[in-house]
This record gives sequence, structure tokens and C-alpha cells, in this order.
Amino acid sequence: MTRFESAKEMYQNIGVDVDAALKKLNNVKISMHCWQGDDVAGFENGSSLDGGIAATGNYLGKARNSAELMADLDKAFSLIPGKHKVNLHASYAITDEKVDRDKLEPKHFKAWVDYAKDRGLGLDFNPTLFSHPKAANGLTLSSPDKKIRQFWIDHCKASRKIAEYFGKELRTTTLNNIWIPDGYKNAPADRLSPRKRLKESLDEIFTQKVDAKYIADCVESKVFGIGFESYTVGSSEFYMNYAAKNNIMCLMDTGHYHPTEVVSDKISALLLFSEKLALHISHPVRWDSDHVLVLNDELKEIGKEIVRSDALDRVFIGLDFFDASINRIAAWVVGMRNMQKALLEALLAPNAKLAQLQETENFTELMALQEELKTYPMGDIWDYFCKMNNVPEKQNWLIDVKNYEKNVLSKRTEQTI
Ligand SMILES: C[C@H](O)[C@H](O)[C@@H](O)C(=O)CO
Ligand SMILES: [Mn+2]
Repeated sequence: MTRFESAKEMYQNIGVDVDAALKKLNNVKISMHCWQGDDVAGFENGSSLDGGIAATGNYLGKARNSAELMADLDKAFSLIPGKHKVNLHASYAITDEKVDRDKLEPKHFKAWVDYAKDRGLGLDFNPTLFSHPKAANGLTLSSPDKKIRQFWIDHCKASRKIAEYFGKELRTTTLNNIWIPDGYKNAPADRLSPRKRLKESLDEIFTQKVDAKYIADCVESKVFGIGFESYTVGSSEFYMNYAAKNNIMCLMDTGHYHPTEVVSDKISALLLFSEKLALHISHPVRWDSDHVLVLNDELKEIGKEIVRSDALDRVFIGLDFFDASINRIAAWVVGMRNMQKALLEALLAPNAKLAQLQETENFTELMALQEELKTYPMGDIWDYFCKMNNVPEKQNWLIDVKNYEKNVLSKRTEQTI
């Protein structure tokens, strides 16, 4: 009997259908963010990273152009089970033209569509409202300056067209996520006016007609950013209400809440009121530090919440971290595989039985079973899942990453080509 067969039998004995779990996991597309590959630099060669976010570390081999970023993404995907999506920011346009963000068009992202088509991947999109001279003071859609607001409104409209184009070309629904850094370092005198302006800007953006078959809009809230500690215009309450009233989605980033607040607890609450929701799964350490996902309790809890709400097709799962202190391809691989492991663990739980124990107030058995499940042989099922997808099992993927670092990454110098 193989380790997989013996593990499968153990799960079967508690009523879990392992084959069905593996099938479900194989269908989950996770959106892998391109910006881990180059520390959120983008291809514009202009402003350095701002907007209250920061990538720290100086590990060798960061991608310096689209060819390198695509090659690095390929390397990472070759070590991750299944077919997924790439999440792009507007600052990653591939063009020889000097085009400002308000004038971006689908053609500036054609190379990404070709890339995705060739590999059977999907694409998601984000307008980039930071690292730009017109966002230098951190005010964009809520700026008191009408011209600045208009520039960013036009950028968001351009981005929605690009997202729609991705969806059409790739026959998927592309997520288009608006996040803005807007806020103040010190206590504001007027909290209402910036929020009113943000609301009006969003209203104008969403007057633009796009085909809902191909694009799903969402808005990402935040609690604070570096340099914007006292006030964030696009807060959680703001966007939850905006999204509900305008029939668009909320995007919850796991790093965008107070330290003891957890996104896992918010998923069921949102799913009761909206058809779909989006997530940026990150790993905040003391603040929105954007560390690589580790398989911690909160990640497992998020997996459980999605699975137990039977919402694998209602939640857009995307990753959002940028760690420059370790090999960037390893960062992607660890994060993606951990997200999948969290979902697998949830799929391998006797969820109906656990729910019934809760409903019948049998809390002793519920606790006993939940605790025993923690030492069930999930790893053997995971190894089988890797094998079935022709990717290395256990830490064997690291051999590939080390070779790639030796042969490719270490040859890259600091300057952009
Ligand atoms: C690159 C950023 O992480 C991203 O646009 C945004 O999603 C964010 O989380 C800012 O903190
Ligand atoms: Mn995010």
C-alpha cells in the first residue's frame, strides 16, 4: 500500500471523498501577482515605489524587464500544481511608446495576452494609482485638485477596458481591482470631503459600460499605509457600502485590517450579501508587511471558510506579497503552494459532520475531532496532488529554483535593460 493509499483510507474512514477533494482543488485558479518578481517596480522606469507600501530586501536576480519577468513566472508556474492566473498592474504595460497611464490601451498589454494564451493562463488587472508624479502626495481619486482626479478617473476607465479585453481574449472573467493609497499622515480636519470626492470619482468610473461577462470590478480597502497613518479615505466601511450599493465586489486584503482582526471571519458575512468577493491573501507580520504566505492558522481558516461556504467559484483568490529578502521565485512557489495546501486541508475535512456537531451543540466531540484532524496525513495527499500535476513533491522544487538562481538570476545586474 502506498502512503497515498493509506492516507486516503484514513480520510475515507471519517467520510471524506479524497478523489472529489483533489478534483475540486485542481479546478481552483489562484491569481499569482506579477509584482513579487520585481519588488513592485513595473516597466515604466519612472518613480520609485510609493503609496505607503514598501518592498524590503536586496536579494539577487530581480526581473528587470518583461522578458525576465515572464521567464521567472514560467519557472514558478512549472513548480506549482495546476493552471492559474497572472495578476498584472497597469505599470506593467509592454510597449515602446511613451504613454501615460490615462492613455493606456489594450494594445499595450497584447504581449501579456499572447503570453497567457500560449500557456493556458488567465489574467487579472489592477489600475496603478501610485509610483507616479500625479500621485506624489498620495492623493488620487480623492484629490482636491480636479485635474488630478480626472487623470486617475481616466486611468481607471482605461484599465477597465484593458481588463475587459483580457477577459474577451482569454474567455474568462478578469478581475479589475481598484486600490488607492489616499490618506493623511496627521489627523485630518475634514474626513468627509475626501470620501465624498472618492465616491464621485468611482461613480464616474463605473458609468463606463463594459461587458460583465469578461470583467468583474472590485474595490480594495485599507486601514493605513506608511506615511498615511492617521486617515485612509478608502476604508473598509466606505468600500463595503459603496460595493453593496453599486453591485460591485469588495476585495479584502488580509494585511489591510487591524492586527487582531481576521479576514477569515468576514468571508461568510460578505457572501451572504454579495454574489462574489475577492481576496488578496498576504501575510502581515505586525503590520501590512506583505510577507510570503506561510501555512499558518489564519491561512487555513480562510481555506476552510471558502470551502465550507461552498464558495470556491464565488471567491476570486489572489495573492499579494512582495518579499525582496529571499529568492523571488521561491517566494511565489511557497505562497502559491501554501494557498493550495490550505484549500486542500479544508477539502479533506468532514465538513458536514463538523457542522452537524455544532448544530447539535455537541461541542466536546466537535473540539476532539477538529484537534485530531490536525495530525491527519494531509501531506501524503498533497504529494500525490503534486505528482498528478507533474510538479516536484515536497521541497524538491527547491533544486530547480537553486539551479535557476545559479544559471539565470545570478547573471542579472542591477541596471534595467
Ligand atoms: C501592489 C499592492 O499590493 C496593491 O496594489 C494593493 O493591493 C495593496 O495591497 C496595497 O497595500
Ligand atoms: Mn492588496
